[in-house]
Amino acid sequence: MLNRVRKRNQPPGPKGKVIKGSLNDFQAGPLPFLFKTAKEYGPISCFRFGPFQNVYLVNEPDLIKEILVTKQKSFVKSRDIQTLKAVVGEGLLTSEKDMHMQQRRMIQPSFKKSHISSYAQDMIDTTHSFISKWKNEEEKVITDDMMDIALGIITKTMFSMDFEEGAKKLGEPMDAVMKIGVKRMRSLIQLPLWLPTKNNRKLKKAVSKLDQEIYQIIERRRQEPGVHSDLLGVLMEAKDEDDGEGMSDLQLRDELMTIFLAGHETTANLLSWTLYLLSQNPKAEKKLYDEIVGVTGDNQVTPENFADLPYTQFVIWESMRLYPPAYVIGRQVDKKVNIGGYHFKKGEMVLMSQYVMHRNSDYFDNPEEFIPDRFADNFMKKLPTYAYFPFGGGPRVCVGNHFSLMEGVLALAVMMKEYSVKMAPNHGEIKPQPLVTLRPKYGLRMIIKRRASNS
Ligand code: HEM
Repeated sequence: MLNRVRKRNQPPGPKGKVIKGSLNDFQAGPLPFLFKTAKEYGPISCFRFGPFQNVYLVNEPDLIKEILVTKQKSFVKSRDIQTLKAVVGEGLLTSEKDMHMQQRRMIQPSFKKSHISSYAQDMIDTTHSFISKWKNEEEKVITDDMMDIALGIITKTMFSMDFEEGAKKLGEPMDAVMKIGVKRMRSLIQLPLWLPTKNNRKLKKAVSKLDQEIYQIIERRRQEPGVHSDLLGVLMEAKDEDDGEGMSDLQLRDELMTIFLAGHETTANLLSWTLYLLSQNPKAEKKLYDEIVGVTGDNQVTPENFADLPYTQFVIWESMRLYPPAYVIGRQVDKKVNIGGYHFKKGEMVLMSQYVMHRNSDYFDNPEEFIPDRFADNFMKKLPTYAYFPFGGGPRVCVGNHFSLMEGVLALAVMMKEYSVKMAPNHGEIKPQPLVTLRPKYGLRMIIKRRASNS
């Protein structure tokens, strides 16, 4: 059977073990495995997870474009993402086909550049209120602080809730859900959710806690008259273009949970990696600081400053190149399709890794180095489109891309205007840990130092 699967004209790739294929190698270190496979076998390779699951690793911009854009109808989201349905139901991240398109039409307007600029002041204020608690020369687990800032921003912009309330009510159960979710995604056999295993019970408890909170928020809002400009307000007003229907409570719950889940850990990791990279690159850090001070002078950062901070944007882009919070995108073949001269069959899996592609020296000079200025002079326009794709692409491109870019730039500007950062002494090796998103393993301990002009 295994031989028959392999004899079809298939791309080259690691053979792995008889039963498990390459699953153990992947689980032992997804990033080195993907990196090595792409390097050894080129733009398209194939391996197995378990005895029957064929997986293709696609590592060529034009082929990625075919999968995400031109031939996207032949694919659905991967099994990993489908696991998330237990938490986020049929939200934007997990729904498929017509349902996805209908939801996307309703939600997209809330994330247009023109609309999200109304959240900019909340992003700035939330970051300020966090760093106002920082003390000069203090050692901080900066990854925790960035998670708190991102959580604070999402709860404020979504529900107009302040951080203490949001973190307690939503942050804790969401954290539990993420941890159990990753365990499920990584196991070869996923026991059905109705089985009363320890993890299933924990997952159910956390999801029902989240449900309770989110339904309460929706219910409270339905009783409050007036217009609300937060995301919940916008989603409650959204109407489908075709039938004029608004969202049911269940749809609202699924979308709020989705945006909450997709929108805080990604940006928190982006900010953490950026501070780490700046701590290692003093020249870039100085250039960033000079730009921020040049633009804001003695004043606080304002929403209008966003457009005047190009270098700060390059820093964010470069950080997402080296440490893309979404480090791999998965798809499952839904209808047989030809990609790069190979026939992909229904049920087979496809992986496209931003982490691997963004470090490809065909597209990026000195790919391991942090060089924000590489993004100057419209560098991105000169790249093949899918050589750099931190937010994915096609109809499923990240709906929060402008939101998180604005959040990243403004939060970074607020922090770096007042503080510089360096790694704490005796900090161990910094390693990326690929869970649902790419985070620094063991967190980051940093010393924050108040800038002389602010002391
Ligand atoms: C640095 C921050 C972020 C990164 C790197 C990121 C990355 C991504 C990527 C790669 C996808 C596509 C996944 C796929 O095609 O399978 C995606 C989808 C999505 N993201 Fe983000 N994201 C970020 C921030 C956000 C934020 C702040 C929000 C919401 C406030 C958000 C909401 C979503 C949603 C709802 C989807 C599903 C879109 C759809 O399928 O139509 N993301 N994100």
